[in-house]
Amino acid sequence: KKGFRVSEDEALEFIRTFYAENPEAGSPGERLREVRDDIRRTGTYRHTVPELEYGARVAWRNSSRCIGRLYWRSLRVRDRRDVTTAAEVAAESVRHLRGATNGGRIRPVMTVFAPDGPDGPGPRIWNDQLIRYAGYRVPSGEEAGEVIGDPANADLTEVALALGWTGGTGGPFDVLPLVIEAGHEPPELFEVPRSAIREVRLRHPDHPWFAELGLRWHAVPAVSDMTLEIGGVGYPAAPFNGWYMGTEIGARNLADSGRYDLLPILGGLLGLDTTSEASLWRDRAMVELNRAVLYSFAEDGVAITDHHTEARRFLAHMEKEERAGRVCPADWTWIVPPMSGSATPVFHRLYDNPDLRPNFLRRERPYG
Ligand code: HEM
Ligand SMILES: N/C(=N/c1cccc(CO[C@@H]2CCNC2)c1)c1cccs1
Repeated sequence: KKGFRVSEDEALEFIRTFYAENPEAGSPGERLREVRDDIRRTGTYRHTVPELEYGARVAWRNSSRCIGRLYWRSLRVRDRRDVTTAAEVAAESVRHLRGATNGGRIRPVMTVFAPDGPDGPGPRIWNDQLIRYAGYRVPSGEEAGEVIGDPANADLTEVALALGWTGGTGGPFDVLPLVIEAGHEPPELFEVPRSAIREVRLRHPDHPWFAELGLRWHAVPAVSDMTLEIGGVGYPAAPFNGWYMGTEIGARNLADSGRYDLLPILGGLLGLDTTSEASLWRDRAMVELNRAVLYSFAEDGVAITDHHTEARRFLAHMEKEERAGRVCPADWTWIVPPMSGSATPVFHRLYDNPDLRPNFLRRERPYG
């Protein structure tokens, strides 16, 4: 059995930091000895609830690619470390979505499932987000290579079909089942109930024809394929959600040529000159698509933020961190929004990007 041992140095460094930032917790001496003894005896140690909550919030605060960190203290942490079966992970992930959606007033939430340990790995969610649209590869023929739905999820869709998923409507916005691996069992499939999936139908403030396109997107982005690393302990299933920044949907998910590739269609419908790059038809189509996203979410009362507001908030966060005597790690290539970069204040400066812990770590895909 592949066991995971925890590094004593990383564990004790985390405990010292926890007590330094939380003076109300008292002096660290006894806890340091207890953690060191636990690791020497069992190969790991168990975080207290306050240590887990603090660790999760600081992991967010250390996420150098995240523009939305101003509210890092408000993260709600659901301690589900006693959950180890695939079915329970699925059920708690659905409850996470219901609680985070909150009727459109989205709340940042994280659910922490069992860690990797000396007895073996914790459970893993194979989906990169709890809500993902299927990408159906069209079988060979004249349409060969085409995908119906989200091409980014074509591999996961194939995995789900191979595991017995019968597919949804076969349309472009079918929500994939959760693919969850627990213990040494093969992954299992779990449908996400429609009642747990809030979606926004996209329409444009000035163009009535836009609604006819039948475009939509889900309200809650919930990343589920990153390992939460706290004091040497790895939590492979710790899904976390925030709300969307409009550009994620309008400048990437629906716009990228390798995703829903909508700019040429919109350029035509907007009557733009798509024969010349110099007409900047791509840029104008992207702006209108992003206006539709922000307008539709706001009209439906679903939380969303624009990239100008979010950029300003991020700089406020950096100032607060500097006043607190901390370095705020940032990765310029992710922090600067994918459209109108230089029209936002985060473009016009450089950043330090130390790799701090606690943090969220990307791991290689178990499929593909
Ligand atoms: C509350 C509203 C939030 C907003 C608007 C926001 C915004 C964003 C955006 C736009 C990205 C870049 C995504 C991309 O380009 O694909 C990002 C990355 C990231 N965010 Fe946030 N975020 C929020 C909350 C959170 C929370 C609650 C967490 C974790 C507790 C978090 C952790 C991260 C991480 C780890 C990344 C980098 C992911 C990677 O490396 O693949 N964010 N965020
Ligand atoms: N708004 C968000 N956006 C994202 C945050 C982190 C990751 C992602 C998805 O990243 C994929 C990998 C690179 N781009 C797409 C999206 C949030 C998700 C969870 C909390 S906030």
